[in-house]
Order: sequence, then C-alpha cells, then structure tokens
Amino acid sequence: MSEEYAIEFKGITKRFGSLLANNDVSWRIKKGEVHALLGENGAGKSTITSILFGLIQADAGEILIYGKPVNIQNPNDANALGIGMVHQHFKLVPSYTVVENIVLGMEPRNRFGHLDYAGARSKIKELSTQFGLDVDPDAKIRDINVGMQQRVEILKTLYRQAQIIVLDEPTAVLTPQEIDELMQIILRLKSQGRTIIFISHKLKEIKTCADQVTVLRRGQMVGSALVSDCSEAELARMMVGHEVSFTTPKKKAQVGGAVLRIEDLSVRSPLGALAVEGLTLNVHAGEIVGIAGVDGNGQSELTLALAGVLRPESGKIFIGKECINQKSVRQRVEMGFGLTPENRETQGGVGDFNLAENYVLKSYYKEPYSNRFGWLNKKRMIDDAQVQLENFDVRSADGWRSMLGDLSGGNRQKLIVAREIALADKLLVVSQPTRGLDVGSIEYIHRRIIEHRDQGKAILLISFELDEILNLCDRIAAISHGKIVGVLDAKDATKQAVGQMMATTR
Ligand SMILES: Nc1ncnc2c1ncn2[C@@H]1O[C@H](COP(=O)(O)OP(=O)(O)OP(=O)(O)O)[C@@H](O)[C@H]1O
Repeated sequence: MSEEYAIEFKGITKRFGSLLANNDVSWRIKKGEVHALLGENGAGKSTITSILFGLIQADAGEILIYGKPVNIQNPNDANALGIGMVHQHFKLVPSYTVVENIVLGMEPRNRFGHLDYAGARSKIKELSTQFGLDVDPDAKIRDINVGMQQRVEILKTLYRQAQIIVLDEPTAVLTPQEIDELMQIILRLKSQGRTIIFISHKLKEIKTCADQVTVLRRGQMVGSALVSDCSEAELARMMVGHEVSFTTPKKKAQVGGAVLRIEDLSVRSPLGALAVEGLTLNVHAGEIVGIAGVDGNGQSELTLALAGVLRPESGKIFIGKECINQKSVRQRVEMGFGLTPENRETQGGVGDFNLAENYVLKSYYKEPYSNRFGWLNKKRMIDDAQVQLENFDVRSADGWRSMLGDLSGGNRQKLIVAREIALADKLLVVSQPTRGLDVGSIEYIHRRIIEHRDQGKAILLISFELDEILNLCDRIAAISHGKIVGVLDAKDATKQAVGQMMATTR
C-alpha cells in the first residue's frame, strides 16, 4: 500500500456471460502521471475504467485510491473520491448552455434557494483560463463543435474537483488540429498535479503525452513500461502479440471503366446549409480513390447523399450508366453498392439486434436468407455471420448471439465493415473505416479493402487520417468547402502535397 499511487487495481475480474472482460487485472497508476492504457478492440479497457467510475461492478478484486481501499458503487461515489471521466460519447444536453451542462446535478443556489449561475460562471471562467480550456460559457452545446464539447466534459470533471481524470479514447472524434490542442491540455492537467488515464489506439499520441503505458490483451494485463523506453513498433507488438506492419503492400491497380460518377453535385446539410457545392469525381473499377480533407468540408453530407439518406439539391450520381439520385437505400444495395457510415453509433446497425441479424440487415429479405415465401433461413444467416465474425476477429461475449450494442466500439465497427464489403459487388464507399480500431484490426481492414480493389471493385475512401489515405489510395482527391479542389496520383502524393491541396480554395 502506498500513497505514491493514485489508483491501485488488485485482482479485478469482470465477466459478461462466458467472456472474461477483465481477468485478474492488477494495475497501478502513480500520482501525477499520464498513464496510457493500450489494448486491442475488446481487450477490456472500457470495462476496467467503467469499474473505476462506478458504472459497473467488478465480480472480484479491490480498488485503492491514494492507498485506501474504496467501494465505488456508482459515479457519485467516484466523484466524491475525486475521480472524473470523459466518455467516448459525450453526456451533454444539447439544448443547455455550456455553464448549465457543467453544473448539471449540482446547480448553485443563493441563500434564498434561487438558482445562481453567476458564481458558477466565474468559477468556470477561472478553470478554463487555468487549464487553457477555451469555451464559450453561454453557447448551447448543439451550436459548438466536437472539440469544444469535449473541453466542456473536461471542465465538468474539474468543476467537480476531480484529481484523477479518465479519458476514454478522447481523440477518436477529433480533427488533427483538435488532437494537438488536446495533447497540450493533457500536459497542462498533468503539470497542475492531475493524474490522467488516457485510453487511445494511436501510438503517436501515447508517445506525445503519456509517461507510462500499460497493455491489456484479452482481459489480462500483459505488461507495463515507461513510454520513453518503447518505440511505436514495440508498443504495437506488446498490444497484439506479434509484429504489425504500418503500411500495406499492394500491386499496381488494374483500372477499368468508371463505376461511380459524381457530377456537379450539391447537397444541403440537414440544417439547410449548402455543404457539398458542385462536386465532381469519378471512381473506376479496380482503384481506390481517397477523399482527404479537414472535417466539416462536406464529407458527411457527401456520404449521406451517396447512401441515399440526403437527396441532392442538384447534380447527379451515377453507378455505371444509371443515375441513382432517386433510388432508395435498398435499390442502391441491390446495385452492389456497400457503404460504411461515418458514425457507427447512430447509423449502420441496430443496438438491440444480435450480430447475425445485424450482419443480414440489408439482405435478409432475399436469397439465400429468405425464400420466395418470405421464410427466413436462420441457419444460413447465422452460418454466414459466423464466418465473417471469425474473419474479422469480431470479439463478443456470446458470438453471434451478442447484441450489437454490447460490443466494444471497435468490434461494432469491424462487423459493419465486414457486412458492407460483402455487399459491395461493384462499389464500396468507406467513411472513416478504421476510426476507433486497434493497429492490428486496421492492418486487417486495409488488406481486405485492397483485396476488394484487386477483385475489380471501385472503392471510395473518405478519411480524416492522412496516413490511411496515403497508405491505401491510388488517387487522392482533396475536398475543401464542399468541392474537390485537386486530384493527385498516388505516386506524386506526399503528406505536404496533399496538405497543400487541402488548403486550396476554389
Ligand atoms: N454490457 C456488456 N454485455 C456483454 N458484453 C460486454 C458488455 N460490455 C462489454 N462487453 C464485452 O467485454 C469485452 C471488453 O469490452 P471493452 O468495451 O472493455 O473493450 P475495449 O478494450 O474498451 O474495446 P474498444 O477498444 O473496442 O473500445 C468486449 O468483448 C465486449 O463485447
């Protein structure tokens, strides 16, 4: 027992059905350090941190805070012990202001019992200056960007006087610039004496901001090391248990005719702004075309228009010779068009359907899953799903019987990518396909996308990860303000060249 440690986990075990999400985990986090937690999708990272925050209860084991055994039954107990958590998915009320969200549940009142926001407001201002967390206290959550929403979540923990802050995959939703800002914020929190647990799949980030790293694999702790002692390749090896290659080998593309043609397309966002404005682009059979760009330049609306969720304002989308503007989502699927949506939390799957049902979500109504009388062939459904669950290494407590909503974020993503690749007989559009995935899974999905290309399919990749675009694509288009502002052949594409293209406005 030592007060040198802010947190000590001793023999933590947590079971979900037959799955041991945490298997006798003992782990210590020193006071005042940034301690990264690394592990494959489904390794048990969210489970152990949820136990710390009182969201779930361990089946066995003990937690010590500053050397004292504690009993954390719920988040209020965690707050009282000075533990705060910023979740992957923010828990903010969109119609409330920043201040209202921060004080939610502990609203300040004056001596007459009336709500008194003035004091809270100045406290929040003070904290935001102290920690460099730039926010507009009076803005409504729905009107601010994701980076600022995250700062509100961090301020919420500081307002509750958290000394220990857990950040669960905080960079998965951020743009590269916001990530840089968050790295600075984390270092500032540390310099002001806070203890940070930082969960991330991005090895570069761990190298930038963490002092110590601990690795979980299949629920067990496999090691802990000083970050300065490990290279990124070593971190990856510790995590998956074998060498990981960061670039995927590929042959020269055998390019065929145009499969996807987007002509002078304009699309309005659901809020009414023109987000895609005169966008023109072709994708041919046998090639991967990447769209590189900073978030918010029309990528989401383009993806939704391709999916058939948003109707174009003007312009045309063709698959082969056929204009698909008026085609329904199902008709597009029927044409051999697979698409992985950008946001797997709200699109692409049904949380309380099992994995087999989610696997056939877009094809259950036809052969081989239904016969002409409409009878479902459940066995075939389950068999096919099981093959893909194995191929894509989708880990869950009860195999195909697990509910999609119970899967870890990365495993959910893998299932959706597996389904859409299988549907994409002609065209595959993948939006942020590896967001939230561990390096091993990224390598696997990249290989499958290249294989799909080599089978003569057309692929459009929309990604904020420049490394991913450079690694996979045969041609790279840059998007800015809803338009394609330049296209480069992969052989001429460097980070600088693509970055320069992205900064162009036309
Ligand atoms: N409520 C639940 N019911 C059933 N299984 C669950 C539940 N919560 C988590 N699991 C399973 O426990 C395992 C560990 O999940 P956890 O979310 O801790 O992983 P993770 O390391 O955070 O993964 P990722 O990097 O993908 O977010 C996964 O296989 C997941 O499917």
